[in-house]
Amino acid sequence: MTAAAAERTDADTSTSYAAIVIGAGQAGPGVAAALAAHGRVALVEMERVGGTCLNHGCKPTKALRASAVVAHQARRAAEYGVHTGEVTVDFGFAIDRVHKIIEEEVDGLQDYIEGVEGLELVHGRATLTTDPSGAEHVVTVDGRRLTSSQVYLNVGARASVPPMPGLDTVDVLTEVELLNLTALPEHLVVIGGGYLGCEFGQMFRRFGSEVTIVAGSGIGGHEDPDIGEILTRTFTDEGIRVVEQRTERFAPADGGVEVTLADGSTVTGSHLLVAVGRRSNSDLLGEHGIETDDHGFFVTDGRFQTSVPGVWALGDVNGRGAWTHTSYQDGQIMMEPSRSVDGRVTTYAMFTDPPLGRVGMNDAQARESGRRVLKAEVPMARVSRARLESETTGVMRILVDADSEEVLGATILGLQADDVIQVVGTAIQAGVRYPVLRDALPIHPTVAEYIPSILTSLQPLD
Ligand SMILES: Cc1cc2nc3c(=O)[nH]c(=O)nc-3n(C[C@H](O)[C@H](O)[C@H](O)COP(=O)(O)OP(=O)(O)OC[C@H]3O[C@@H](n4cnc5c(N)ncnc54)[C@H](O)[C@@H]3O)c2cc1C
Ligand SMILES: NC(=O)c1ccc[n+]([C@@H]2O[C@H](COP(=O)([O-])OP(=O)(O)OC[C@H]3O[C@@H](n4cnc5c(N)ncnc54)[C@H](O)[C@@H]3O)[C@@H](O)[C@H]2O)c1
Repeated sequence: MTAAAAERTDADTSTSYAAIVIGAGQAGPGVAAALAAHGRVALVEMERVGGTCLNHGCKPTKALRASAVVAHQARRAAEYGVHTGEVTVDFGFAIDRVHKIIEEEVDGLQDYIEGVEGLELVHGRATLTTDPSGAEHVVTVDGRRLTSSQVYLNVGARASVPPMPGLDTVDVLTEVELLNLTALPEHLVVIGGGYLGCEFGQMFRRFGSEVTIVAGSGIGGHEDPDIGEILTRTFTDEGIRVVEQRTERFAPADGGVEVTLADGSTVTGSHLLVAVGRRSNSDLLGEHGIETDDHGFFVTDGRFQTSVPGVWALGDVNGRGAWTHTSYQDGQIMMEPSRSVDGRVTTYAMFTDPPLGRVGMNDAQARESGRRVLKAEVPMARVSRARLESETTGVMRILVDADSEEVLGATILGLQADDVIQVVGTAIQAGVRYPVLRDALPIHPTVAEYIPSILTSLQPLD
């Protein structure tokens, strides 16, 4: 085909839309559906709808975690006077269960999107050429040319596999490949002691794999040091080997991999999971001409406006959150002109067992804030509900401002912490002062009843 003919074909297939949304992740579908009420909208997705969360993130991992928790509880059954016999895990069955749940959810989302009037789902990888004036941005998908004055980017992030010596000589798993295994790894070596490393490491150990976690900055390195220590002890008690070292190099070994660590020692395993953070997908859009930070995340204002008029960035790719709930909420804020993301109080959980729930400041951040901070805490071993359920690992901790009475943050590691933390998160978001929380009537016996209860014993943060 001559260049002129190719140009004519492009022009023939050019379609103008009221808005184009790139990425059917956590914000994209809702935003696209809302916009479709006002004009024709294209939603471009290069993989399956539902993005990371649905296809290889939160949902499959939490479905798989359910099997790991049951296996663990079954092994502990005798502690509760329940006798089960030998506990074995059928990993193939567990992973099939996960895939079945996910297939249903993907189909449900796809049906929903296809049922929205005025919304066209376009399959393929989009590249974007922005118009600095904002008049006509061009999105190209498989040779098709889509144009609009409004483009919403919900393109997310992917596993970062930084160049490390020898890594290209071995088989590397990210969460995508790990969730597609059909047989249990004999020895899973996990690089990274963050959310992914901890959640997967504990699960696979409970399924029966030997597991080594190589945690460069320790387990849960971003949290208060005692949280990392409790989790490390929990993992070690379950038979996981935790090595607080950075990796030096990788090499093939016995059909698996040998990892040499900074101190010269080696770890050899059958499978290697690299879980050392995520990188922005902004590069997949080509030469888009939009300002990004040093890590490729789009720079936005509180209404998600990028440096180019008529282009907005939502979800992980704007660097304002790295969770499904932050991305989903970005979409909600986008569709309500009076709202802004500035001042959002980020709440999150790490779904280890026991889980970690976090909101606002931790001890180190509170010290750095220069405020006069009061702290209250209780070990889970003193929380009656935890004692009744023999789930006494962990701690509950709340920080408040002694002068303004603001609630500054909370760290809860323990039974149901992923839910209980939201009591504090909601209070902070609502601007509730701590005496109001302290005087609330709690339900007994629950874990959350200790939120009012510990607030009666605040002490200066040392
Ligand atoms: C293993 C794992 C477990 C996790 N667990 C949790 C959890 O328990 N709770 C939690 O809140 N978060 C969790 N997360 C994080 C969560 O999955 C992400 O924060 C969330 O999915 C981000 O949503 P998003 O909408 O920004 O992007 P995504 O969900 O990643 O969606 C982006 C979409 O854009 C598409 N796309 C990208 N580029 C293009 C292009 N050029 N053209 C067309 N389409 C494109 C992608 O295919 C994708 O579908 C987890 C992540 C992982 C990896
Ligand atoms: N429960 C959840 O919400 C959940 C669960 C899983 C993932 N996620 C999302 O996925 C993102 C990525 O998670 P992650 O665990 O990959 O990243 P992370 O940033 O949480 O942890 C990566 C860890 O790897 C360590 N590391 C880096 N290079 C290393 C090396 N060469 N040797 C040894 N250790 C090394 C770092 O010190 C760090 O502790 C998170 O930011 C989160 O948004 C969320």
